[in-house]
Amino acid sequence: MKPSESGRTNNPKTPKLNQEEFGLPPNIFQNSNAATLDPLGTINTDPMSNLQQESEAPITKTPLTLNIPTFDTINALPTPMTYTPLSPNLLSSMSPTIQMQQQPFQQLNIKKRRNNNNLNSINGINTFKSHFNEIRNSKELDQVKNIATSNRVVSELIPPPSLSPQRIVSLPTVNEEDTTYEEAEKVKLEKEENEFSSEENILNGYLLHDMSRVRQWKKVKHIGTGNFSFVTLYESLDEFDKYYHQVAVKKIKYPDNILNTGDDTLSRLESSLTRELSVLKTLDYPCVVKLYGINNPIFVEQKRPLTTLLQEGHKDIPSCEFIMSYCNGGDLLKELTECQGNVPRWLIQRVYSELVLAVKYLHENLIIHRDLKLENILLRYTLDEIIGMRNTPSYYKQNMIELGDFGLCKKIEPGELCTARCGSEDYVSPEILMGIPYNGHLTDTWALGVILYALLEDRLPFDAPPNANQRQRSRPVAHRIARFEWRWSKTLEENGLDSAKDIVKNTLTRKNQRWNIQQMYDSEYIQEVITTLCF
Ligand SMILES: Nc1ncnc2c1ncn2[C@@H]1O[C@H](COP(=O)(O)OP(=O)(O)OP(=O)(O)O)[C@@H](O)[C@H]1O
Repeated sequence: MKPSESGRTNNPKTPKLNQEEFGLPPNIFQNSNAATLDPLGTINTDPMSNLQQESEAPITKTPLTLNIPTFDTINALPTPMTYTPLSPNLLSSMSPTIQMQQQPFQQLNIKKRRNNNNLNSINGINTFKSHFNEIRNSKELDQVKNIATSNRVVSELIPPPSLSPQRIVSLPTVNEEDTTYEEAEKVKLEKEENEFSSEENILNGYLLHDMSRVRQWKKVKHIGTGNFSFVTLYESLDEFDKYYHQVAVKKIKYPDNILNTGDDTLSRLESSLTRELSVLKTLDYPCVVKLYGINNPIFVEQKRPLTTLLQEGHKDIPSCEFIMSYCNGGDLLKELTECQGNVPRWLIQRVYSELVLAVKYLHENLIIHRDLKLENILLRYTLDEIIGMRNTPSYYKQNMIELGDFGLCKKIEPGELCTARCGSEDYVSPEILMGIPYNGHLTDTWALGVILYALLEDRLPFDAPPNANQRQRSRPVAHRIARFEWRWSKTLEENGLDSAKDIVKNTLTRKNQRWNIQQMYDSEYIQEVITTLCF
């Protein structure tokens, strides 16, 4: 569930995100002598030159009046970025270099990653603790403890020699405060589960192609939590219902007191909900999650379902539950973490090729996803199961992934540029960070570059490099993104990765040089796989 773009024009509190409002004063591009490293290792003495080239129009104004809506009671909207401008006086009193540093990066308050209880406990804390247990040397212990209590996470952790293998890629960012954090997470999870158990375990729902008949599913288990939803596995009570036997039900989280907030929260919730549903309804592709049905037909039949229900005299907002295809293997981030990043190269290539197919399908249908990340790549089977299937006919005859979470997607017109600043911090492109109108196709391919880098390197490209010192580590990710500051580390010397690296090189780059999805599809790395598939 993400905020509405469509509702913006009607809604004074929703941000008017345009080039001018996000523009930087021209002088912030001057007078900086700091050197930067581009992806190929070339020294660039003007750290803002990349940013400058990202901008398409002259920049004249400091953003002072932007008013971003807040969604106080839940984590945030969308996966999310919010904008908190500095005081204009304070900003103008700063030197150009400082202004450059302040603008726009420090104005962004981006929630790092969703607060997924399962992931946090599985990947963040537990993995961390097991590594702790392996440490014998007290000096090493201190070193790790220091890092553990700092804000940034394990993906940056330089393991002491006794720790092996190296930490995996994109572990969720948590303030790792040892047991206190873990306990808090446990309590939270229990609270969420109580919320479920206090309700009926039976879901009444309707399939999109047959809204006249109510069907029933029984709750089996909780399978995921996002910022905006709880996802649960249900099984059909109709024994003949083979196709819809197992379904993933995504229940939208509503902010507390949504009816009493007195602002536009309800209408934003409503428009984002209907936008997500309206796109999902149109999707029909093997590598994309399917919307089978809904718990209440009003959500797919009405343009303003919540408002309608309230007007009809309903005191509460009824829950909204999407009935969707179920992916038994969970999300790719979880799987990667569980296997400590030891994924065979051929499997990475397969999964990634399907992801490219999914995004190609979307882009051809003028849909941009805007939240491509490891957590949203759902696996139909566990990685072990897929490995077991290799060399059997079913390996080639069916898709292994489904792309999920269309909460930030948008149906666009040809050539349309977007302005809503949204996405997940690690995957967001420089032009979104800059707040200039962006081509959603190219911001999607940027995120695809981040994903492939992460799959190959077991770390995210814009995290501090493995050998970074404390100062480098404290620099915001956004700085590194804006400077295209990434490089190969683990795979630097590895042979046979040229075609994969080609994709990363051509996607984690300036937008006017960046590959679009067709170029990615045509690349050797992708063609090698898709020519073998027959689904
Ligand atoms: N169809 C599915 N099959 C299996 N697991 C799923 C499915 N859909 C979602 N999940 C699990 O639930 C998690 C949350 O789902 P989703 O990303 O759709 O929610 P969200 O609230 O929009 O999340 P975000 O905070 O990323 O915006 C996923 O990362 C995944 O682990």
